[in-house]
Amino acid sequence: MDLSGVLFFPVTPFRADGTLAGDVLAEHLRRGLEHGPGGVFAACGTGEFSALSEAEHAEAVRIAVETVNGRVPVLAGAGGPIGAALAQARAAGEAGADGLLLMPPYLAGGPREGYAAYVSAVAEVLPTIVYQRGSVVLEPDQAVELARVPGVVGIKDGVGDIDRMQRTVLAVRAEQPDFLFFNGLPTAELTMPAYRGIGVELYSSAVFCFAPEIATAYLNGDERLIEEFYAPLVRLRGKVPGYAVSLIKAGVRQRGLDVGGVRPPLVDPSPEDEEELARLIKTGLALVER
Ligand SMILES: O=C([O-])C(=O)C[C@H](O)[C@@H](O)C(=O)[O-]
Repeated sequence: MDLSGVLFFPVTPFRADGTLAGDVLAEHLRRGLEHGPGGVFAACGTGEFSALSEAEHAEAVRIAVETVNGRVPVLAGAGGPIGAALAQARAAGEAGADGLLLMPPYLAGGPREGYAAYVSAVAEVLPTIVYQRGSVVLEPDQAVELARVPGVVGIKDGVGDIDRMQRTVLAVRAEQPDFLFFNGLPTAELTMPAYRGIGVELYSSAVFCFAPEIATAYLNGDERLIEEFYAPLVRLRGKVPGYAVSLIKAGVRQRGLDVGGVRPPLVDPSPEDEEELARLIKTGLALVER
């Protein structure tokens, strides 16, 4: 799969009555596409994957595929209970998506063989990137085994253990030099210097949702943004569980697109934290305009 540049993980807009706002999602995607992302990951973590019904998930992916219209790969979130993961994978395939980002199977733990069976069932449907986070933390030799599963094309790391990741990257790429690895930590830009050092060049950018100018300037080498924009943003996103998503939606609203608030159990940011976010966006934009 050909992925490069900034990877766009759109939010999923909701109307005031709580229903999915498909037209607003299409507009959010169109605005992002103007800034040339290398791929679109619809209905993933930032897109409130865990709050969508199967029908809403399918609708969000269908809108993403239609709006992107073949310009870059479109991947869809899948995961949770195996039945739901397979239904999401099939719906994404029918919509014309190019692949999946596979979230962990929630609640139920299982041995390594069980997780491998879970991954292979989904990867039979569409090319799959395994998301290492939460209950899924791979040992390097386990990653090698998963990388051999037909249809598994990449691993996205949301754990941030550089020692383990270095060993994982070395072990997998010894067999498969083109296997994809992604820095999938929240606000991945902050840790990209470390990930580049271990051979991981691809990353997800939540900031691209609300400030594509800033995300693109960072991609093009503006290191000033790390200290003055990304580090304070990481602090703010870490303040309340769920801010990783709700602050991103707030940022999109602040830039002029009414994508609504988040669904429970997430909460929208407090007015003070929204103000802090607005100040940060202003600082980041001023830096990239200089
Ligand atoms: O599933 C997701 O939305 C992600 O993993 C991508 C996010 O952009 C993540 O990197 C973040 O929250 O900064």
